[in-house]
Amino acid sequence: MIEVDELVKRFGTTTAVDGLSFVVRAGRVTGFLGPNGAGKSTTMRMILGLDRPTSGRATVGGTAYRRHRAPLTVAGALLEGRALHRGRSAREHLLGLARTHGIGRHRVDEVLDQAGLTAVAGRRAGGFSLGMGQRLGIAAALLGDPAVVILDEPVNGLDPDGVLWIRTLLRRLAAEGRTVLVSSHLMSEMAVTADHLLVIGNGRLLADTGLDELLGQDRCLVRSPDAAELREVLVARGATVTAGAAGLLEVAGLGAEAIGAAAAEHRLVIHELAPVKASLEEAYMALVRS
Ligand SMILES: Nc1ncnc2c1ncn2[C@@H]1O[C@H](COP(=O)(O)OP(=O)(O)OP(=O)(O)O)[C@@H](O)[C@H]1O
Repeated sequence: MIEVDELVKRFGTTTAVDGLSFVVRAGRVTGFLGPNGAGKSTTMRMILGLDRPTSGRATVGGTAYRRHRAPLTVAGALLEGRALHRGRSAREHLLGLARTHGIGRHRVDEVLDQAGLTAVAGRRAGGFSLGMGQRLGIAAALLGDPAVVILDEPVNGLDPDGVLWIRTLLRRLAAEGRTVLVSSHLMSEMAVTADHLLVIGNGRLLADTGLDELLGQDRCLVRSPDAAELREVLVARGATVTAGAAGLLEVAGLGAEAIGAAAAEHRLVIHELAPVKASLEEAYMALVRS
């Protein structure tokens, strides 16, 4: 579990993080969203003890990250701007990290395999593509088999294969009971990967919510020559109905099947019946704009 309590970070006159409080729970993927400059990276860096808060505090597993004796086994992280010895091979890079924590070679081979890097493990990491570099950073984050995993924009530079790999990996880490905090700009990706979302803007918390709650109810668009009667029938069954032009109804609170069945019962004609999935992008933009 990660706990952030009234965290503030100022850089000169810039307030990057402005009184943030939240808890990231184990067993689910928590997406960390916000526009550029919202303070996501700075918050992650403070959780990992890399930036000192101006005030407030952040703990990982109940203790400040820097106080843990073997931090790699507590939390693994991928941050922007990887620290990498460019001349070393991927395996040497991981072995170097492993040695500082008394982690064996076997584990290095395991994470290389998990990250799909076994075939290139002997190659100079400096020559890696952006995507391969991301995979190596994630392999390093997993090295200590940590209970908490923090990834800043892990999908950056990954090809579709890599994106799918990350999605599957994050879901599995959460299913294993780990705490997973992941920032991303890709709403479509967060919509399929995250269970819970933290949205920040200007260093402040805008939402701490389940994905389903943020997306709200699904809606259906219905076109009918009997729109007025159909509307009454649907409202009587608890739907919220907004009437548009040319017999178009927007219905919330009843699914397509229930709408179709209600129309059939009352012998009302339907020309079109289309469920509309709320998009995370829309919900997010509405939040950030407000
Ligand atoms: N070391 C620093 N010195 C001065 N200002 C900084 C520093 N690090 C971050 N900032 C400022 O703090 C604010 C928050 O930056 P941060 O990188 O945390 O945002 P972010 O949400 O991660 O953005 P992005 O999505 O673009 O990575 C920005 O205004 C940024 O310019």
